[in-house]
Amino acid sequence: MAELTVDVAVVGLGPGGEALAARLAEAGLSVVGVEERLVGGECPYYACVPTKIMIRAADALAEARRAGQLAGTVSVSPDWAPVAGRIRDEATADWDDQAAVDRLVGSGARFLRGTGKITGTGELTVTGPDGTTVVTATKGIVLNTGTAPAVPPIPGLADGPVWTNREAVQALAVPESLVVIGGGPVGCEFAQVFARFGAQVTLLQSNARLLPQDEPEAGELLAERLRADGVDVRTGVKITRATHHDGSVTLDIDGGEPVTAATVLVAAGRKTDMAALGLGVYGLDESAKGPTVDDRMRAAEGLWAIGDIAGKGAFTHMSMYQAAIAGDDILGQDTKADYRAVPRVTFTDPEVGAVGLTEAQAREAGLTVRTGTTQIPASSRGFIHKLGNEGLIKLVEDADRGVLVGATAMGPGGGEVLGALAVAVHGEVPVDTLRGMIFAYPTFHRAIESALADLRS
Ligand SMILES: Cc1cc2nc3c(=O)[nH]c(=O)nc-3n(C[C@H](O)[C@H](O)[C@H](O)COP(=O)(O)OP(=O)(O)OC[C@H]3O[C@@H](n4cnc5c(N)ncnc54)[C@H](O)[C@@H]3O)c2cc1C
Ligand SMILES: NC(=O)c1ccc[n+]([C@@H]2O[C@H](COP(=O)([O-])OP(=O)(O)OC[C@H]3O[C@@H](n4cnc5c(N)ncnc54)[C@H](O)[C@@H]3O)[C@@H](O)[C@H]2O)c1
Repeated sequence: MAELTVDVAVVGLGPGGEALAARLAEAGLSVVGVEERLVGGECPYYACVPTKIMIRAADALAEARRAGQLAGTVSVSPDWAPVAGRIRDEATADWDDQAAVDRLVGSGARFLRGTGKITGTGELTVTGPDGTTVVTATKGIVLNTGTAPAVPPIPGLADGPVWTNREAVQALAVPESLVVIGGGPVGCEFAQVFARFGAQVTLLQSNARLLPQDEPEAGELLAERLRADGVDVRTGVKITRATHHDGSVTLDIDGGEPVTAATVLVAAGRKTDMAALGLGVYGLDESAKGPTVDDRMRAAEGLWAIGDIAGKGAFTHMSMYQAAIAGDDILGQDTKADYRAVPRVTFTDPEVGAVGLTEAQAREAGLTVRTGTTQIPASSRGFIHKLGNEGLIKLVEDADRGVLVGATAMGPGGGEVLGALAVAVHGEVPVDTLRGMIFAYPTFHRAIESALADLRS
């Protein structure tokens, strides 16, 4: 059994952990980064990057089909090979992280491949292919262990092959038919991609609507758009049983028609295992989804947690933001996290961009709420764009302060339009100042002006 003493151990090298380990090493601390799978985490290998490559291709197909009505005759024959090739060759190097390991070691950090478990205060035991190493971290330990796909306890589901996001991004061919369990961002993005590539897709969502974390108007419009892509969207469903046959699966639905498909893709949320991480050593609740952190990402004295397990939003930009906060704290700088203007984008077509509070969250917080909404097809740019112009802008104002506390930008480039609204919420720009702006004509973001004019109680 080897022993190693460092200033800081970073356990789990998701996007934030990788950046933080390198930053601390470059600042002169002795650092070890510990990773049991791939350095960089879920985002580059199984999540954001490969899925957005799939979406780029699926959107190209949709635009080509629209060209038939807007610009002449186009013949579209979907081919998955370029997508699978890009993911394998350009994005993931066939799921090999050597370049990331080299980058980390090049920053001056040490790297240990293996599973880390806290075995004492400031002590981590790492078990990996090269044996066991006990690491003593004199300044402390940073956790960035992320989440894994959760397979819901539907009787029979686990008795046969099931895709999660990790299998879906490695697909070498499009299944003839696909049933997606879950209508959050993951389920909606995958359902649209595979439908546009020709799969017969059914999307089963237990909640009454898609994207329940977002404004109801966005979830309802997205269901409409997915149906237009040929997806059989069913909301408010309860799946009672799964039966795997040879080469297909049937899902029984309480009070509804059963669904049979060649492949089932589970996108029903994520899970963590705090007991496996040994959080009890610090007196923390091992049955929780993650440790409770303060505004410097401290979970306990000498223990920081960043990324998905910190529970402030499961996004790569959140992981990176929190890595910067924890890094400042470790390096003695006084920076506090501020979650008033957290942006998020679901990269369906139309994109659903949102920042800050939804109307319901603002009302729950006791604010005096005014909202303003406008439909993108009613704007000049929406009219010009025509096919694929569906979307909306919704603003949520704290009327007492006269500032926006939340906004949704759904539509073509909705995630980009969101940028202006994120500045408004983050900077607490007075609504009167926003109204006095000049919005370029004819842009999609000019619709913000109409939504501002619509603000009312
Ligand atoms: C399909 C999909 C699409 C997504 N798309 C987007 C998107 O477009 N934009 C966006 O912002 N976010 C997106 N996300 C979310 C994003 O992937 C995560 O928020 C992001 O990866 C940050 O996670 P993290 O920092 O918590 O760590 P993760 O990326 O989850 O990495 C954690 C790492 O810790 C390692 N680990 C775990 N336990 C141990 C241990 N005990 N010892 C050693 N190593 C350990 C794991 O192997 C893993 O590599 C998507 C997620 C999914 C599933
Ligand atoms: N573009 C992005 O930023 C992006 C993209 C994808 C994922 N993510 C993040 O990754 C995380 C995971 O996303 P997700 O979509 O897997 O999870 P999620 O928790 O957001 O959504 C899962 C959905 O599955 C449904 N569900 C749960 N059990 C079910 C069952 N038995 N039958 C039918 N439906 C069921 C729930 O109603 C829920 O709406 C999210 O926090 C998200 O923020 C971000």
